[in-house]
Amino acid sequence: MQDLTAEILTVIKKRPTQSHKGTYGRVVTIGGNKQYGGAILMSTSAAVHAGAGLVTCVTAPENLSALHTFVPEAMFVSSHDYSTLVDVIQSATVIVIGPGLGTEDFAADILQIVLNRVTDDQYLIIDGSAITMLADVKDQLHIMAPHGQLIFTPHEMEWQRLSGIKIADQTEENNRQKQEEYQATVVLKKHHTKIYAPQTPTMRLPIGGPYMATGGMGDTLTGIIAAFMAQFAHDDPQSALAAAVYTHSAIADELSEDAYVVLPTDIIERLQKFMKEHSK
Ligand SMILES: NC(=O)C1=CN([C@@H]2O[C@H](COP(=O)(O)OP(=O)(O)OC[C@H]3O[C@@H](n4cnc5c(N)ncnc54)[C@H](O)[C@@H]3O)[C@@H](O)[C@H]2O)[C@@H](O)CC1
Ligand SMILES: Nc1ncnc2c1ncn2[C@@H]1O[C@H](COP(=O)(O)OP(=O)(O)O)[C@@H](O)[C@H]1O
Ligand SMILES: [Mg+2]
Repeated sequence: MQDLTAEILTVIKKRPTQSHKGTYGRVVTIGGNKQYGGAILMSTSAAVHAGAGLVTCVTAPENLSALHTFVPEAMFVSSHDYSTLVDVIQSATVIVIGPGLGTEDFAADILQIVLNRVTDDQYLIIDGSAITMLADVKDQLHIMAPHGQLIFTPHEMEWQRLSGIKIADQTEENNRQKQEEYQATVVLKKHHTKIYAPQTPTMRLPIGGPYMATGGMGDTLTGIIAAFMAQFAHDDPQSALAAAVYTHSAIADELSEDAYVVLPTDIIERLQKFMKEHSK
């Protein structure tokens, strides 16, 4: 087991002058039913603020006005418009699916469309409701794994649902066994989050704290991971992922110096400054 340190932030690179939005990746965020619109708005906004070149949000039409108000940089596709969904998936560098998606029938359809279309050169970040839905079909996960590079971001309860390992039994050895079975990367979120990536020693996040325990905090992390994978994954995807996870909690730690709780939207607001300070 390896503890992550601030050294990982060297992943964040100064931008070359000769570049444009296409250079920094296309992120597609999929989620947000009528009940959980905020989740996908935070994911989308985090991806924009962490530097993804182009971000498209696939969400319930009820969330359109809020999306354009909260993050006008993002484009919108209705979660009922399967034909446009297929188009945006095809051109994506990174896809996030799950924040606030819910588990209704239409959500399961969308998840199936994405799993069928994702390709080996794309990263697919699977979070929240998408993990909960996959728990019902976990026996098929090894079939899905070759398509796209899967990054699961469960909290302990979601990991229990998906892996079948009870929270009390979520030891490094048990978790590693399941991660290998899924041929995916697993970011197991909790106090001292752990990252289980293929052919890499387990990484442990030694920072972050209870001031982060607010709904939307994990939704925000998905957007940061997406933007980091879109921009920095070329040479070393594991380090890009670890840097995203580290950045999320490092900003929370800084803000907690004079705040009782740190809100997901506070972290989003701070991303640009933090990344500028740490860019090499
Ligand atoms: N503003 C919004 O729209 C929000 C939407 N959300 C969405 O709501 C859906 C359901 O997700 P939830 O996570 O709320 O519900 P879940 O039912 O999946 O998990 C929550 C339960 O897990 C337990 N738990 C045990 N260990 C935990 C750990 N280490 N971290 C977090 N919880 C732990 C909690 O106490 C709670 O009872 C997801 O799609 C999610 O993205 C949530 O993110 C909350 C905010
Ligand atoms: N006590 C804590 N210490 C460190 N990190 C925490 C703590 N509580 C929550 N977090 C972090 O907040 C995030 C919560 O994710 P998640 O439960 O998926 O939130 P949501 O689904 O509401 O967005 C994770 O990154 C987790 O590691
Ligand atoms: Mg979550």
